[in-house]
Amino acid sequence: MTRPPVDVLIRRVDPDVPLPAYGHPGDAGADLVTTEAAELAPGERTVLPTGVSIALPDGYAAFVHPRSGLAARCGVALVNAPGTVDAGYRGEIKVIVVNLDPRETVRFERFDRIAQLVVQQVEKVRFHEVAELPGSARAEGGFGSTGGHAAVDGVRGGNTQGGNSYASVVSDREGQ
Ligand SMILES: O=c1ccn([C@H]2C[C@H](O)[C@@H](COP(=O)(O)OP(=O)(O)OP(=O)(O)O)O2)c(=O)[nH]1
Ligand SMILES: [Mg+2]
Repeated sequence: MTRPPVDVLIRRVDPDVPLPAYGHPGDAGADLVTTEAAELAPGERTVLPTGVSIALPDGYAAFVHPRSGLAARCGVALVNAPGTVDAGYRGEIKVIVVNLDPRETVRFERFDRIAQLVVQQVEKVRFHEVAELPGSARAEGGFGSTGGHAAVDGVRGGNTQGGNSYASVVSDREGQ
């Protein structure tokens, strides 16, 4: 069953900007464009304006996600991915892009699609402080406690034990 779309008020900060649009009917993200051209050297980041501001219904948030094509082709990432747009935010939506390609400069033209906006319902919680939390199967295990992550040798990882700084993935594979 298809649910009806949620109505979101939108204002053009730039009168010529195309409104965020879904590429296909079932897409989760509506593409956002930059209203400013920009050039990013390798490693450089900048904040790009999208030319729109929105008013989300209470209980919703919008998340600024990267576009996979830009990431795969050009190494463009969002520094704060996913960026969080609060329901009460009325300012222009901005996108914090970084060029992670080690060699190539990336150029954005005005109205290039640079990110996608995913609108979601979000829960508001009340925090209840306790001295002890209830037990669970995972308990305090995290950060790779289940093993078998990166499938490459010699890739720098977070394991700095034993004097090296390489991901210790070999031991994960030995038992397989
Ligand atoms: O990618 C993003 C992330 C955030 N915002 C806007 C909307 C959001 O509601 C506001 C604040 O974002 P956030 O809470 O992530 O930043 P902060 O550093 O905590 O700022 P603040 O102190 O204003 O909450 O900035 C964007 O336009 N783009
Ligand atoms: Mg904040």
